[in-house]
Amino acid sequence: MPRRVPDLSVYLVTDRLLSRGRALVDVVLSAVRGGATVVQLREKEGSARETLELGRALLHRLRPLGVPLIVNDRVDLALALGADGVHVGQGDLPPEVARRLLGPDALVGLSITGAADLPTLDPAVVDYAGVGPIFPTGSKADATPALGLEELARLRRLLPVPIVAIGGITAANAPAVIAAGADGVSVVSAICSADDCEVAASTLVRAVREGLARRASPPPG
Ligand SMILES: Cc1ncc(COP(=O)(O)OP(=O)(O)O)c(N)n1
Ligand SMILES: Cc1ncsc1CCOP(=O)(O)O
Ligand SMILES: [Mg+2]
Repeated sequence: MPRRVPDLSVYLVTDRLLSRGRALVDVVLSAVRGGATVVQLREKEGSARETLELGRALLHRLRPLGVPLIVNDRVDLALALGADGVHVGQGDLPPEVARRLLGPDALVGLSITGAADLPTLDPAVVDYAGVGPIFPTGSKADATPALGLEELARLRRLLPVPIVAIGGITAANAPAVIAAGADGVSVVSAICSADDCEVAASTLVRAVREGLARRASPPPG
């Protein structure tokens, strides 16, 4: 039976350094109260043990709420935690390896940074794609060049799995991102760095709805 891909509409990627000194669990729970549908634990700085503890604390709070926890990069930590899945990029462990290690029920996401990455995505292995960066971003030092909305729409047509768009996404541009065909918006700073993470997430939820409405009835001309 195929895996059920969760609601990807507001997909939070965490970054403690961009969270203005707030505890990660508080940021995440506020975002979920506001309507974030998926959380990815992305820790580039701490030790494996520290990330494991953070993951445990998040999973303890998220699982009863039915919100999936995805671990960035670290298949070993995803496995150790019993997390819902892993997100790997083009330089990380290949998705086939992640799938073999995590088993058939885990969610496996893969980054797509442009058309050249398309052959790396086997829909029998990968559940969703993170496409981006769409716009310039200050949240990832080694980000590849921004793709823009036209390229997002083109990649959407070529990709055989659901996609979240990532990189420079805000409530202001999210409707256009969804109208271009993304199934969801994935954000770091728009939620982690917001004054109020709950309000930020609920504003994104409304922006996604607006994008879906635009897709259903595009403006004339
Ligand atoms: C949903 C989502 N999409 C893309 C990425 C980027 O992954 P990657 O290219 O491996 O870069 P890092 O996040 O590991 O720096 C992502 N994390 N999430
Ligand atoms: C992790 C990642 N992958 C591509 S862009 C990016 C960072 C997105 O951060 P922001 O939403 O703040 O632009
Ligand atoms: Mg990665």
